[in-house]
Amino acid sequence: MKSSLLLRSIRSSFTNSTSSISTHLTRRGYGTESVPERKVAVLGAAGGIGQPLALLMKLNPLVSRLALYDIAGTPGVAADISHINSRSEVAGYMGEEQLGQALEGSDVVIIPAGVPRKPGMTRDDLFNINAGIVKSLCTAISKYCPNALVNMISNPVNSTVPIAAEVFKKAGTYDEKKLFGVTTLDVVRAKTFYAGKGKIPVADVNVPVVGGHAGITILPLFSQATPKSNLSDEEIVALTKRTQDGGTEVVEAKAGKGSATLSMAYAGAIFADACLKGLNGVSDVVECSFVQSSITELPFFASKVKLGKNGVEEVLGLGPLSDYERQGLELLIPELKASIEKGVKFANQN
Ligand SMILES: NC(=O)c1ccc[n+]([C@@H]2O[C@H](COP(=O)([O-])OP(=O)(O)OC[C@H]3O[C@@H](n4cnc5c(N)ncnc54)[C@H](O)[C@@H]3O)[C@@H](O)[C@H]2O)c1
Ligand SMILES: O=C(O)C[C@H](O)C(=O)O
Repeated sequence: MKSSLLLRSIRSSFTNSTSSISTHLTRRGYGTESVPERKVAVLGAAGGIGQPLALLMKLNPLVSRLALYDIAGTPGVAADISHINSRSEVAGYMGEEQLGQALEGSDVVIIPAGVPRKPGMTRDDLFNINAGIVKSLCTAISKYCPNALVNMISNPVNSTVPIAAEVFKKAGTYDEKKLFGVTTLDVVRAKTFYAGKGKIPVADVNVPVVGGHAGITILPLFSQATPKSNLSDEEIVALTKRTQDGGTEVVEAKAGKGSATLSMAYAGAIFADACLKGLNGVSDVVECSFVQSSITELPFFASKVKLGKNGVEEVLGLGPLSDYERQGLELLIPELKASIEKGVKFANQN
């Protein structure tokens, strides 16, 4: 779960903005010859997450082609980002008739398309609009780039991932190794809050977050956090609650202007970078993600996942849990089960 490489890459993109791309890649230790061509498509690229995520993917030297798709606004975003002197070629695609072109040849498709929450709403309140959006985008993915790794950001992730799986199954293209619900923001938050409370340098911190991506289904495993700290049980409970409510904290602070976009773009870029590294054969790439899973009774579950050349290489187990975490796990199962079933039902009824 190391995000430091991406951070270093972004920093060096700024500080070495005039250096050639080959110097840039060599500095990252990859050597130009060994970096394969990779196309990344962002669907919803003109949105609050989409724009900064597109920027971060433009700064990622593992990307050679960047396709920016949205129902509106992508020509401007693409023109703007395309002037940045980094490796990838950028193209904007707008409207359904250009979706196929945007997707064709993609290795990774990132989906931050759909409506965000306003204060007072749950992520599930977004279901009615976002389920249909995700369904139609996944139908196009199964047609134009069935082998791509799909990084689902659109909420409610606990339901949109099962919807995507059902769409792919119907199209005969489902590969459970290639579908990911992006829960990296929960990990990013858990790391930040833990480091702050424990007064530990945040760059050294790792915290697995398991379960799903909504309220109590977000279960940070602070008992497994490294480095160890001497936080009290009360402090762990408070950190858990803050991580579970992190999205709501941002929604309320934005007061009607949407939900997390900048931290989500950062988290989405970390996760896509991990997928690209896995595809490129980098070893020991591990991130938490909401994937098809058999580590609990539920068909989808977020846990540490090892990424490889075909996507998921291994879904890692939960490891030892504290009593508090075991209780949290029991509590989250019925809610997560219902959200998964809601997604499956939608995909099969509509
Ligand atoms: N997984 C997470 O951790 C996480 C974190 C933050 C936000 N989100 C979710 O991400 C989604 C996007 O959030 P945002 O703040 O960027 O919203 P936003 O409204 O700013 O942007 C969404 C974009 O999606 C586009 N869009 C709508 N329908 C589309 C379609 N059919 N095809 C392509 N693009 C389409 C819109 O035009 C818009 O540009 C929301 O559902 C939000 O809840 C998830
Ligand atoms: O909270 C939201 O609605 C957006 C996102 O899921 C988040 O965790 O920030």
